[in-house]
Amino acid sequence: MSSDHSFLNDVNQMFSDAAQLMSMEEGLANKINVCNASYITRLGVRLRGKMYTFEGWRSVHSNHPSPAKGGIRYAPYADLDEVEALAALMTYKCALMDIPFGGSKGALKIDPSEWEPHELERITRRFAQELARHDFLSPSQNVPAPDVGTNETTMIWIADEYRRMKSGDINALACVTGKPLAMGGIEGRIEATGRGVQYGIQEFFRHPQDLARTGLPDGLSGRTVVIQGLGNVGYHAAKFLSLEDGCRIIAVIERDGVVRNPDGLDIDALKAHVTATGGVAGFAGGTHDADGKAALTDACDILIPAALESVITKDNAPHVKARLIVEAANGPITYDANTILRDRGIVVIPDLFANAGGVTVSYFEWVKNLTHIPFGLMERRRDERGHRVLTQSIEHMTGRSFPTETAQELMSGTREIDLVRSGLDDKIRSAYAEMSMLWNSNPEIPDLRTAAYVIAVRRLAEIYKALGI
Ligand SMILES: NC(=O)c1ccc[n+]([C@@H]2O[C@H](COP(=O)([O-])OP(=O)(O)OC[C@H]3O[C@@H](n4cnc5c(N)ncnc54)[C@H](O)[C@@H]3O)[C@@H](O)[C@H]2O)c1
Repeated sequence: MSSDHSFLNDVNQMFSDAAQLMSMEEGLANKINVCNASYITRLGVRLRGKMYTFEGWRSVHSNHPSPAKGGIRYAPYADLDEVEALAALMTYKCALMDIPFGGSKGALKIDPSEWEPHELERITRRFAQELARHDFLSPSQNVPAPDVGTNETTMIWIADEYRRMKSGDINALACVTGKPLAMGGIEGRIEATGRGVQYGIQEFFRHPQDLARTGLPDGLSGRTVVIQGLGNVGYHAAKFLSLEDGCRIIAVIERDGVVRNPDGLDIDALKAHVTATGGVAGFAGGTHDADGKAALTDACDILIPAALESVITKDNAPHVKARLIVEAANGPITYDANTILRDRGIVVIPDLFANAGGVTVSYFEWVKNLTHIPFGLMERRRDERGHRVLTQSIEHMTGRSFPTETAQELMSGTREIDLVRSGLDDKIRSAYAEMSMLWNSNPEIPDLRTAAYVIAVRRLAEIYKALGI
C-alpha cells in the first residue's frame, strides 16, 4: 500500500460512485457523505505509579435514525481517519440491512496486550465516562459494540460505568451491545459476525447466476478457503464453514505468518494453539511460513480477509488467485484493488453485507434490552397463545413477514439461539436478494459492492428527503 493511501478516501469514493449512478443532487450527496461529528478525547489514567494519556475517538457519521451504532476498537494503529471511514461504513451497512440505526465508530489508541485486565478495566471505564458525558454513549443516542481488540468484557465495563452514571435509567444496559449473556446480552452475539459471513456465502451459492460468474462449481462442500485473522470474526467463520459446510480451510494468516495444510486445518485446535502461544507458528497440524501476506495470493476458491483494512492493494490484486473474496473485515480491499479484481472477473462480496451479522444481532440485543422481554418469554407466550405472537415479534425485528424456510425451523425451535439465527438468516437472505437483483438487472451496476451502496444510499436519500433536508 502506498503511504498516501487513505481508507477514508476509498469509502468516500465508493459512496460517490453510487451517488453518481443515482444522479444524486450534489448538495445531498455531500451531506450524506461527511461525518456529522467526531469527538476526540485525550484521557489520563494513573497506572503503575504514573499518569498515562490515551487518545481516543468516537465519530457519528449519521444519526438519522437514532441511535448511531458501531463498534469500538482498541488498536495501536487507530486514528481519526480510520474511525470516520468505519463510521461511514456503519451508516451504509445499517441502511443496506434495513436496520434502523445511524452509523458510528470509536477507537482507543492502545495495544491491549500491553496491559493487565484490571488496567484495561480502568482505562475503559474512564473512556466510557468521557463518551457518556458528551452524548457519544447512550441507549438512545449512541450504542457501541465490540470490534478489533475489544470483547464482551470490555462492553460490560462500559455498560456498568454508564449504569453508575445514570442510576435512574432503566434502559442503561442498552447503551452497548455484545454484552455477556448474564448481563443483558443475547444468545449468538459473540459468533454473530462469523455466522453472518457463513450465511452470506451460503446465500451467494444459492444464486446460480452469481455463482456462475466465479466459475466455481455448485455447493460449498470441498471448497478451499484461505482466511486472514483468527480473531472473533475469522475464527467463527472458519469454524462454521469447515464443520458445517464441509469447506477445507487450507491456510490461516495471522500476525506471525501463515499456517498451511492442503488437507484442511483443524480450526478449533489451531485456535487453541493461537490462544496459548499468541500465533500460528509451531502448530503441529500445518506448515508455518513467516511471510503471511504472501498467502493472500495462494491458490484457493474463496479468500476471506478477516483482520485488517487495506490488505489487498493494487500491488497484490493482480496476483490474487481466489475466484471469490468475502470481506469479513471492514475495508480489506482498497478502491484501486477493487477495480483490478473486478476487471479480472474476481467476485467480491462486500464488507457492508458480508460482516453485517454483528450489527444485525446487536439490533436484536438492543430491542431485547429495551423491551425487557427475554426471547424465551415470547416463546412461552407462543405456547399459551399460538404461533402468531412469536412470528409477530420476529417480523417486527426483521421487518419481514414469514413464513420462509427459516420460519419453519423457527416454529420448531424453542430457544433464543434459534430465533437469533433465523432472524439473522432472514435479514441476510433479504439483503442479498436485493443486491443480486440489482447487479443482474442493471448493466450500469458493475459489482455487488456498487449494488450494496446504491441500495443503502437510496434508503438514506429517502430519509433525508422525508426530513426535508
Ligand atoms: N467483532 C465484530 O463483531 C465485527 C463486526 C463487523 C466487522 N468486524 C471487522 O472484522 C475485522 C476483525 O474484527 P475482530 O472482531 O475479529 O477482531 P479481533 O481483534 O477479534 O481479531 C483480529 C485478528 O486479526 C489478527 N491480526 C492482526 N494483525 C494481523 C496481520 N497483520 N495479519 C494477520 N492477522 C492479523 C489478530 O491477531 C486477531 O486474531 C475488523 O475489520 C472488524 O472491524 C468485526
